[in-house]
Amino acid sequence: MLGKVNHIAIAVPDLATATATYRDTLGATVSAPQALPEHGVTVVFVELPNTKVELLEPLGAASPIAAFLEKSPAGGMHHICYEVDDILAVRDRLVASGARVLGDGNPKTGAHGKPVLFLHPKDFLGTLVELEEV
Ligand SMILES: CC[C@@H](C(=O)O)C(=O)SCCNC(=O)CCNC(=O)[C@H](O)C(C)(C)COP(=O)(O)OP(=O)(O)OC[C@H]1O[C@@H](n2cnc3c(N)ncnc32)[C@H](O)[C@@H]1OP(=O)(O)O
Ligand SMILES: [Co+2]
Repeated sequence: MLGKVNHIAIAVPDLATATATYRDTLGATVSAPQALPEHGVTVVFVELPNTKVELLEPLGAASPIAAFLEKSPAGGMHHICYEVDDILAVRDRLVASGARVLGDGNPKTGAHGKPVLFLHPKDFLGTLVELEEV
């Protein structure tokens, strides 16, 4: 069902500081910030040879990462994103197995302009899972 790891996401309290850490301290290539109000986050992507790291900063009062950062104010690993071929087929199979799809259950357009869905961390070993159709 799962394809490649598309990205690993880290929630951060300050995107400029996090970008400087990856760009200046670790020498990585980091994309320009992208505000995504429909997701309640601003993101940058760290480009790596085999995958990407997504750095997430809260955007707006109802950001889904606000509670996470209250518990971990310095930031922390937030989710892992797997690529899938057919997101609706995967969703239906997971729901039939008892997994909880977050939100209204319908894919949203993610940071790469592709359909994405999130799965409840309590159903996947304490890890929030994002699926992205590629
Ligand atoms: C940029 C767009 C897109 C992309 O294309 O890449 C993105 O990545 S957007 C990223 C941000 N969006 C989301 O995270 C959407 C999905 N998230 C949610 O719906 C919610 O955040 C949540 C996962 C359902 C949690 O919300 P909520 O229930 O309101 O928070 P609680 O704090 O009450 O958490 C309940 C429970 O779950 C644990 N938890 C919460 N977040 C995580 C996490 N990221 N990883 C692991 N566990 C998590 C939390 O600790 C609570 O546990 P208990 O304390 O044991 O009850
Ligand atoms: Co993501």
